[in-house]
Amino acid sequence: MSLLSLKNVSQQFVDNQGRLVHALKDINLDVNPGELVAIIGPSGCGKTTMLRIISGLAKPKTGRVVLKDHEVTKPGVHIGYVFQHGSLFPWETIKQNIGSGLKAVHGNDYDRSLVDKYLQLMGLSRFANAYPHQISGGMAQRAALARSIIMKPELLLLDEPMGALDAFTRADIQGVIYRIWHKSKMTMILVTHDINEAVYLSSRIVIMTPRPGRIKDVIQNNLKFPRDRNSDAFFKMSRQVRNELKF
Ligand SMILES: Nc1ncnc2c1ncn2[C@@H]1O[C@H](COP(=O)(O)OP(=O)(O)OP(=O)(O)O)[C@@H](O)[C@H]1O
Repeated sequence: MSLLSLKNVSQQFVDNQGRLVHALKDINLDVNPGELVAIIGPSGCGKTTMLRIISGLAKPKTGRVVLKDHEVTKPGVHIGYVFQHGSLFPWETIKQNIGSGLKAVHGNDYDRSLVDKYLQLMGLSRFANAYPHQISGGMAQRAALARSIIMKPELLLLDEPMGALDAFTRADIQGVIYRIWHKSKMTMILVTHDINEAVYLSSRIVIMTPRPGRIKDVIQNNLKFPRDRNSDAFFKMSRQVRNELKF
């Protein structure tokens, strides 16, 4: 049985010239427990709109989102969300940022040893007392991931978490995501513009097209883990995705 279902989800906006924008049209998608689904498509095809609806941050114009038999109507601890720029609280240290979700749920008595464990897991122990502006973009994304994962959400939404990083840091964070996913089997949805990233991390790749935002195809990605970016099979899968995206 699927963990998450999107049933006939559509979303519309009115742009600043008064025109109707069909950001999403008739989206149907099932995500199974333990899957890492990548969503890829050109700018404006509705990827972020879809994640916002899945998370409960936005309501669809029509259709519904069901997580484990419950309709999602508002944000909650079952669904984690990591944004492109991490969105750490600038006034909190890295340690406080990572513990902020625990504190919100459990109050001041939250388990600080758990925070230490995640600091260690992410290689951030040395920066526990630093503030977000004092660490690199890659470290900030590690902290943002830790802040979400520590809550053990049923579903983790990743909205281009590597989009603002250089190629080396990007590959490093992809490795972090792979290891977390592989170890925890947490269900994840990753929005990305990057074919290589989608092929490296995902078990399925959802191809989207814009105006209106629709699912064009869903590609099963059965390459063996850990994946070798230089293998013929990796190139072949990347080519298939590129052909579907027509660029
Ligand atoms: N609040 C809003 N008001 C008006 N139009 C919006 C709003 N949010 C999104 N849109 C429009 O809906 C469409 C889909 O936007 P969305 O941000 O979901 O696309 P995207 O695929 O995530 O794009 P990108 O890859 O550039 O982040 C775009 O045409 C966008 O301009």
